[in-house]
Amino acid sequence: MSGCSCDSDALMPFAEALETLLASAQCISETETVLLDQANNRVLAEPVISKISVPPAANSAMDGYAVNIESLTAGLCLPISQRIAAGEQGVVLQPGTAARIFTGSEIPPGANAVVMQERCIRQGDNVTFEGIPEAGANIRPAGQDIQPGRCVAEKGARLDGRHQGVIASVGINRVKVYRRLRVEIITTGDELVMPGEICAGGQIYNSNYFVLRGMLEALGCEVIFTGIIGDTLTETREALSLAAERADLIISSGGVSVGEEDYVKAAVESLGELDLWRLAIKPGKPLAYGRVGQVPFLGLPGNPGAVLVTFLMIARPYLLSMLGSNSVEPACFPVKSGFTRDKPIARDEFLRASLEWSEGQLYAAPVHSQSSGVLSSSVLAQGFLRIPAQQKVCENDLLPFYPFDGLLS
Ligand SMILES: Nc1nc2c(c(=O)[nH]1)N[C@H]1C(S)=C(S)[C@@H](COP(=O)(O)OP(=O)(O)OC[C@H]3O[C@@H](n4cnc5c(N)ncnc54)[C@H](O)[C@@H]3O)O[C@H]1N2
Ligand code: MOO
Repeated sequence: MSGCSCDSDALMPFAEALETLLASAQCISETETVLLDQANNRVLAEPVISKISVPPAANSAMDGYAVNIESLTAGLCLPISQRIAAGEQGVVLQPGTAARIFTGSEIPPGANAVVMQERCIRQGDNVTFEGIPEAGANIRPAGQDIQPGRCVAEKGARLDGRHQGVIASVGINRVKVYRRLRVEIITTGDELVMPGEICAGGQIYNSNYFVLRGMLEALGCEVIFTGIIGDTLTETREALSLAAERADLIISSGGVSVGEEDYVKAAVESLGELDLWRLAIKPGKPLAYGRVGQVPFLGLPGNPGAVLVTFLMIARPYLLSMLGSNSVEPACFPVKSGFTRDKPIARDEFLRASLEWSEGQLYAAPVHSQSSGVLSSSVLAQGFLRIPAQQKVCENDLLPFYPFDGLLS
């Protein structure tokens, strides 16, 4: 394998590995047109451009009275010449009169301000104004939100309710999106059984499948899973070959380390190529990346804590890239450390951490148990706190915090 770090003892730094993977990720080319209300979580394959103004006409921001300030003096009483409910269009405002108007009603031609009803005294068909408003008061002009020609959603936007609402506001009900990705999950290990079955001596429940399935579905992927794969080269090769016939990406867990029961690397090498193995991250060191035939493959380590980190920090950006998203890298913000760490390590470490306010400052601290075999502590954490390789940590040091809120959707 040319250029593969697989045979050297050196661990590839996290940033370099992510860059390498993203550079080789190929966006799917097939697109489809879907109804806007079915487009949540889909990635736009072309920009959405508005043909109209939003709002289409000037309208009132208040319930009150539309006037022309030229015909108004303080304390003046004007007759009410028309009533314009939302959905109706008024007529030209006669000089020296006021129009009864409601929030969202179109401003009648000739009016140039709206006075909210709390600032007026209504007597029968007349209304008295306490003061004179400024020109334009309480009027939302046509095109205040969107003007014709404006791009309201970029190519590559992963749509959520905000985008769907904005696209709806310009009258569009169908969008062109990239097709969904089919991802096959392969969980390897003779010790694994599915929940609901009896866990005999030497066995454990398969939790990685559920971690991966939940996270893939949150990204809008179609998931394929055919069951647990035993620790043999033959079984692993068969599972990978089948996956390569029907999936856009294969993600496995377990069997990528150095033990003689770890067959995933060898199976991938026999069916394709391994481009990368072993990263300078903790947990998740033995991550493998390559291809089975032409289908990209990501081999995550078996430890559930390592699955969490490698999926969210590496597989997720890779998938977003394949999905055509224009925002792939995990978002983070700096947070003060609420702890010390005297001994630096040679790998970027991703701690499952919780946030706490103290004396007006936001601090992050590791939740109890950072063992990569422990999964339950992850639900007590609010995100990953990253300690860069070779770095000691002092209290109040600023460190990047990756909130789960942003990573799990
Ligand atoms: N001699 C060495 N041993 C190990 C090294 C090393 O460098 N030298 N690396 C360690 C690290 S770090 C990790 S991470 C693990 C990864 O090993 P594998 O990817 O081969 O994973 P397995 O051995 O198959 O499993 C590890 C662990 O995780 C449990 N597991 C596996 N699959 C699941 C699942 N679907 N659901 C729940 N739990 C699962 C498995 O039972 C093991 O306990 O290797 C270290 N060893
Ligand atoms: O890289 Mo491993 O996940 O630390 O146990």
